[in-house]
Amino acid sequence: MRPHVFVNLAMSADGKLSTKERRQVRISGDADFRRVDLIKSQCDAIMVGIGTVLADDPSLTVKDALLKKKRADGGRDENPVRIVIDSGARTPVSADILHKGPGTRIIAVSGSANPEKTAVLSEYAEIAVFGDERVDLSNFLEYLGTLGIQSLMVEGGGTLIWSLFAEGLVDELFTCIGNVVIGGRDAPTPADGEGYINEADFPSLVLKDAERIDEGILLHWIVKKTDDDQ
Ligand SMILES: NC(=O)C1=CN([C@@H]2O[C@H](COP(=O)(O)OP(=O)(O)OC[C@H]3O[C@@H](n4cnc5c(N)ncnc54)[C@H](OP(=O)(O)O)[C@@H]3O)[C@@H](O)[C@H]2O)C=CC1
Ligand SMILES: Nc1nc(O)c(N)c(N[C@@H]2O[C@H](COP(=O)(O)O)[C@@H](O)[C@H]2O)n1
Repeated sequence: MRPHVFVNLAMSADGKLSTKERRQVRISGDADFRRVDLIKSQCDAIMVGIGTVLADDPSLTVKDALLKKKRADGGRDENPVRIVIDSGARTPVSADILHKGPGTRIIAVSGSANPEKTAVLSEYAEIAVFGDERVDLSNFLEYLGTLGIQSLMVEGGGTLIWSLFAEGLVDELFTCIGNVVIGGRDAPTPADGEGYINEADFPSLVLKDAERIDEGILLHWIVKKTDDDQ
C-alpha cells in the first residue's frame, strides 16, 4: 500500500512558488518554518523533484534539536528518508541533500538514466529504478510502502506536485500563503505540468482548517476521494 501523501508548500499572495528565474525566495515567516519543521519531523519520508534540488539545493533535514531528539528517542533516524524524483540522475554529487545530516536517501530514476551517473550517486543514496523515461510515481510510491514508509511529505516543486495530483496520489495539501506578490507568467505555481482541461477532472478539496500564520494564512485541504467525502 502506498504511503499517506501530504503536500506542503508556500506560495505568494498571487500564487507563485518562486521567481520567474526559479530562484529560492522566502515566502513564509518564522512560525511557518517552525510548523514545517514539526510536520517534517513527524513523517517517515520527504520528497522533492529534481527541479527543486537544482534550484534550491535543499537539505530537507529536521532543524530543531528537540525534534531531532524526539525522533531518535522513538528509535527513528534524526531525519526522515529523503527522496529525489530524478529520471535522468541529474542530482549533483555535491547536493546538500546527499551530505547534510544523517539518514537514508533515495534517488528515484527511470530506466533511461545514465548508468555511470547512477553508479556515482549510489555511493550516497539508494537508487530506485521506476518507469522507462520518467519516474513511474504510482509504482514508486507502492515500493515506498513496502519499505515501511507510511507517511510521505512532498515539498515541491510544481511539476512534481502536478503529476501527483494528476495520478490521484495526493491525500492532503497544506498551503501557506505569504504576504508578498512575486508575479511573472513563467514563475512556478503549486501545480504546473500540463493542467486539466475538463472540469470533471479537477480534484476537489475539502477545507479542513484555515488559520492566520505570520503575516499570511495557512490552508489545510483534504483531497476528496469520493463524492461522499466532506
Ligand atoms: N515555495 C515553496 O514551497 C517551494 C518552491 N519550490 C520552487 O519550485 C521550483 C522548482 O519546481 P519545478 O521546476 O517544477 O521542479 P520539481 O521539483 O517539481 O521537479 C520536476 C522534475 O522532476 C522530474 N520528474 C521525474 N519524474 C517525474 C514525474 N513523474 N512527474 C513530474 N516530474 C518528474 C522531472 O525532471 P526529469 O525528467 O529530469 O526527471 C521534472 O522536470 C523552484 O523555483 C523552487 O524554488 C520548490 C519547492 C517548494
Ligand atoms: N515553507 C516554505 N516557505 C518558504 O518561504 C520557502 N521558500 C520554502 N521552500 C522550501 O523549503 C526547502 C528548503 O529546505 P531546507 O531548509 O534546505 O531543508 C526548499 O527546497 C523548498 O522546498 N518553504
